Amino acid sequence: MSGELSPIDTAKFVAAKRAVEFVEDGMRVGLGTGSTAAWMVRCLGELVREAGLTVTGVPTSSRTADLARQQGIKVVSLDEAKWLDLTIDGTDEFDADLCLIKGGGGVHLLEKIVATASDRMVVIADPSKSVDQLGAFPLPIEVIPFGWQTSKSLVEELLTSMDVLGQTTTLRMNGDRPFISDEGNYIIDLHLKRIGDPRRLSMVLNQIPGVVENGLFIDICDVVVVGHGDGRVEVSDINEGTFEEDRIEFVDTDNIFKDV
Ligand SMILES: O=C[C@H](O)[C@H](O)[C@H](O)COP(=O)(O)O
Repeated sequence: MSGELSPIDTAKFVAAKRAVEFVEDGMRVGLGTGSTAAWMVRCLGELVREAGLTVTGVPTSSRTADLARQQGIKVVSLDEAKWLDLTIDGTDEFDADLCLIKGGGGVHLLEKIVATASDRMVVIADPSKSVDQLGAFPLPIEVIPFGWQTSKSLVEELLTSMDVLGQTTTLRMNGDRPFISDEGNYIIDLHLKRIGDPRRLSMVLNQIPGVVENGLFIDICDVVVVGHGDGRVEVSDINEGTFEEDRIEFVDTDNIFKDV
């Protein structure tokens, strides 16, 4: 293993390295956002440059689009690609049913659109993302700026009848201004501590008109790849009911930091 990476970065790197093995020549691939997904974009870029893999990437954020282009990956919009073979993305939490909380970086709306338009979603994670029950990580909801305080109040009222442990809500800030998503919306974080029924919560949150999308991914993720700091990788496929253990023996980070 490389001596240069911290255990957490090694975990993210080996998960990403294993996940790009799902990518086949000619595939249209959804590219997630976040620190773990960034490793995946670099690993994919290495395959494109060094192994001649042909892929078309659909990025889920401007950040990922910039990184993908820098890595030599062809980038198109979702409407140009129309449908994707595979999406690989990180997560903030996942449970045993492969339900997720995403949106820690404020990008869950585009990530959910892209993952839903894919035959398969592979999530890459370090072990800290695995939870028995979702909710310790704040659940983001993207809201339209118009009337956002009213939408926030409606969400708070709704939470009183939900199976959750906490009910605090906060507007996500960027310094002294509201954080603005790539789509020009605000993010409200729901500090729920424990979500008893993620499926129901996801459905009812999206019924509030000012809520564009929430960060719960239910029945969207097919495979989770968990990397460890010692190079071990675990691959769980919820549809096949399979669990495999693997190991990435050698981490060569020189190639993946090359720009084209
Ligand atoms: O909005 C951000 C995305 O949902 C990320 O995939 C998620 O927050 C995980 O990010 P990271 O890999 O940096 O922990």
